[in-house]
Amino acid sequence: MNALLTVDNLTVRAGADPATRILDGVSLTIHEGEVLALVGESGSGKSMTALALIRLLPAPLVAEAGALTVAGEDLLAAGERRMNAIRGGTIGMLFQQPKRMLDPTATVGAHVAEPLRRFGRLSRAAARRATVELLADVGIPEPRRRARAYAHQLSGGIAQRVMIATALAGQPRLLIADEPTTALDATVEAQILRLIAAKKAELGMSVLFISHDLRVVSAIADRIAVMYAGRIVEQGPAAELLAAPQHPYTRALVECSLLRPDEHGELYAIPGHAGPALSLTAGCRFQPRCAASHAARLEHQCAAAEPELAFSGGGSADHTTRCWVASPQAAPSHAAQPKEQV
Ligand SMILES: Nc1ncnc2c1ncn2[C@@H]1O[C@H](COP(=O)(O)OP(=O)(O)OP(=O)(O)O)[C@@H](O)[C@H]1O
Repeated sequence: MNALLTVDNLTVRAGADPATRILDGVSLTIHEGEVLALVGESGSGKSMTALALIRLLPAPLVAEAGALTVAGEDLLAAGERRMNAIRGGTIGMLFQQPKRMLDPTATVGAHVAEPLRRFGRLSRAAARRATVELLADVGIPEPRRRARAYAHQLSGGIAQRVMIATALAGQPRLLIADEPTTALDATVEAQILRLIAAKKAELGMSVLFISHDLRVVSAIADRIAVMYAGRIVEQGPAAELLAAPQHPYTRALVECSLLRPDEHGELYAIPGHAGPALSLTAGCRFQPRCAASHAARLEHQCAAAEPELAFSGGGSADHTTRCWVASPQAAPSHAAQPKEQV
């Protein structure tokens, strides 16, 4: 499979201070026709990863990367005019709270027709016909009537279908979906997930699917990358990573999300807080919350330095983990030395 998206060593800082890293050395690949889910707790840096890809980080955040390519195009070299064409064209975008993303003064039809005319170079009449077809295609009943509606007249589920139609109108090679079902109830969530999966299969596009919820992710992802405090700590094939999580953080996430409540009916929560991504140590950011590090008596090593992502016995060769406890064989003799002072 060919890589559709390549992100190499993406770092995001808040201003010029090198210590203020919100993302630190994030590398991701999404192959053609693949859904990669980026998961992690709130504040771990998932949305900032997406915004860095489309070069829409809010000030004062600045990004640096070794490489950032989509469909063979170098986004680091693209000017602002070209990025404007890529956003909504090569890269389609879905966000949570779709009703807020729609312009309250424009009809549904105007939203969908705009990329059809811009990217498909359709006439006004042809765009109108194609809009109704697209609205029907994403499962919107009475598409001709809905095309004349405004955002406040739509349910959350219909609004997200409109956003999907708008994204598909630009014929994207990559769809970035940032928590697209978080604001929806469970039945509508399942419908929207099925729609995204069906469109991915039909059009062969790739998807970066961002979520904090492993149950949602397990329904749609081919591969999963787990993010903790601005770092990817584990990635691999979805079914394998969920069945045999290697990093203690991923194991805790799986227990929280996928396992049943305990005998008291309480949902398990990971003890402690992630803490701000800005206060970085040279060691593993999860170490202060990590019972496995404590049990293995590796606290000093884990606090002093962090290993590279490496195979840790999870099965496939592309299932990798950044953890001394999960991959003790990866620990070099100088592991107790900080690799970097920040
Ligand atoms: N303008 C900013 N200046 C400094 N830090 C920021 C700024 N915007 C966001 N951050 C920090 O960046 C980190 C990553 O935020 P991000 O929104 O990417 O997290 P997330 O994983 O998407 O969480 P959520 O699921 O809640 O959206 C957070 O710790 C946040 O506080």
